[in-house]
Amino acid sequence: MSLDEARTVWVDRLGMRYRAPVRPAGLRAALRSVVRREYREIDAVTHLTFGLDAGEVVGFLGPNGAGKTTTLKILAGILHPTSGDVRVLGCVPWQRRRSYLRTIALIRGSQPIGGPAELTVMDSLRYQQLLYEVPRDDFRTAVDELVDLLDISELLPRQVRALSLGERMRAGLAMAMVYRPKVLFLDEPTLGLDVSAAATLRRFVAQYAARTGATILLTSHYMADVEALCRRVILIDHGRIRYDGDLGALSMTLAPDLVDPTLDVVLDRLYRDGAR
Ligand SMILES: Nc1ncnc2c1ncn2[C@@H]1O[C@H](COP(=O)(O)OP(=O)(O)OP(=O)(O)O)[C@@H](O)[C@H]1O
Repeated sequence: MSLDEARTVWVDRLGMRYRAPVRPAGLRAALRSVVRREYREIDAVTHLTFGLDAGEVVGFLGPNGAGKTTTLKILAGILHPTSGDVRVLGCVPWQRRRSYLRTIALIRGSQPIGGPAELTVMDSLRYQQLLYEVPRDDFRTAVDELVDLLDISELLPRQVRALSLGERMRAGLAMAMVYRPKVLFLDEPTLGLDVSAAATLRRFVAQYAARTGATILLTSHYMADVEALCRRVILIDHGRIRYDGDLGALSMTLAPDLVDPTLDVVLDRLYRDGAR
């Protein structure tokens, strides 16, 4: 396959090799490594090729260390890959053009909110308005809508530092959505949320996708997220694609011998097989 710029997201033979310093055990070896540092190379992503069309909500699955976060960071322009090519909305993400960064958002469940923790949620939203140059009327409309959908009116006057994890996630979503990104990269968005907060978040993402026609790539280890939001899934392991297709056909394709298995059971088996 070659680069298809007509697609909203296009990833072509993407590769990412990290170079990590080796820290030897023992004092003598540690001192020696100060003078002569050794590195080990880690192929986090190898030859990854896939595309997303406008309005698709796709699950990006794989065991721990499969390369999901690395891929999302590359798509969001945070990391520069070591090989391959990517276009998102026709842009090369790691060029980090303002026009590009204004149309996408990366939301990580492990770090739901960036920016100064001393600000209140409302001030953080205004900060986003300035940063992303959101016109005043659009900002008001977006805030009204987000307050309603995410039930955050009580959070607006509170400092970010004093929010619980679930509250941070809702406020973080509002901050990311206030400029109406067209492409969302959601990395474990329900990580650590209770059952009801996770359900609120799923409802919100589904509504946002339906209202705006946004394209969404979502990683999650919670199958409820994937089953509620995604018709298509891309499964990767050791940085390579193992499956790309309909969620409903995944178990038939990858575990045809299991009778009516849940997605958890299929993935558990695949991940364990992959580890062997
Ligand atoms: N900054 C880094 N330096 C060196 N190696 C890294 C770095 N970041 C990630 N890795 C390695 O790259 C591989 C892929 O990591 P990545 O975080 O992309 O996986 P993941 O699929 O998101 O995993 P998880 O489900 O655990 O979040 C792993 O082996 C990881 O240890």
